[in-house]
Amino acid sequence: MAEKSDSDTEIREYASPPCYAHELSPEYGGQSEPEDSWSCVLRWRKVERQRLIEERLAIDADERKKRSDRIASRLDLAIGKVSGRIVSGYWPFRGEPDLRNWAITVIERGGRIALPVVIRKGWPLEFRIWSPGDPLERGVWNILVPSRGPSVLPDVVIAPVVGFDGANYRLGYGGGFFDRTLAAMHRRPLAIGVGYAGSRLETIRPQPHDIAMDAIVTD
Ligand SMILES: Nc1nc2c(c(=O)[nH]1)N(C=O)[C@@H](CNc1ccc(C(=O)N[C@@H](CCC(=O)O)C(=O)O)cc1)CN2
Ligand SMILES: Nc1ncnc2c1ncn2[C@@H]1O[C@H](COP(=O)(O)OP(=O)(O)OP(=O)(O)O)[C@@H](O)[C@H]1O
Repeated sequence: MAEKSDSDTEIREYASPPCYAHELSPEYGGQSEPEDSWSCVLRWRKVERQRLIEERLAIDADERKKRSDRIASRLDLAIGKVSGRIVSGYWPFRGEPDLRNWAITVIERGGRIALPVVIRKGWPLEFRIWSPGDPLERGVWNILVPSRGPSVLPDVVIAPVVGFDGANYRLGYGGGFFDRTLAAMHRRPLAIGVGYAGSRLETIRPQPHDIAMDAIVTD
């Protein structure tokens, strides 16, 4: 279900400060950067992303399926009725929860599924309707996307997270796609982040461009 916080979840985050600028040799002569400057946050996010992705890639296939199924049932509670609604899902990669079977149940219940398409780096995502059997092609970063199909505005956007925090902020792969897309949508969809409970961080160090999810659903 929608979790504002999950006190049972152990937060395994490095205790070291988020910025490594202070580790530069003193002869470097540069000004030391405040720990919340964007360049410090960027560096910290990069390290955290790598750690979190490696951690979830280590989950074996059986366990990943169990966890994905738990996320799927909790998603139903968070979303409610799907009939007549367009739900944007995703084609999983790099150890993301696999919600494709759940997506098929959305269609069986009278909803429609869309998938995000990267049109161009630095641009908002486009969403295209997809049903099982529709042709997919490899898009940017080799992600499978519907080859054709109308561009739509989803009612619900499910955004896979690399990391998340108790304020429902999401850390993604660093492209800024979901933030840009939500910022550009004239009608805000219900935005739900999904991921593993172990991907929780104390804070993602939110920046002005980061848009909090309405809920984060985990296993
Ligand atoms: N399954 C799935 N599909 C999705 C997303 C997602 O998070 N999951 N996206 C959600 O946005 C979009 C794709 N976003 C992506 C953003 C960055 C990278 C990536 O590999 N970036 C490079 C360099 C990043 C940088 O410029 O710093 C890398 O990690 O090597 C991949 C996908 C649309 N489709
Ligand atoms: N609304 C926006 N307008 C312009 N640039 C943006 C916007 N939102 C995010 N960005 C830029 O995108 C870059 C990546 O942002 P961030 O680290 O938050 O990505 P992310 O949320 O992890 O990635 P993603 O959403 O693709 O999974 C940043 O440089 C940020 O300034």
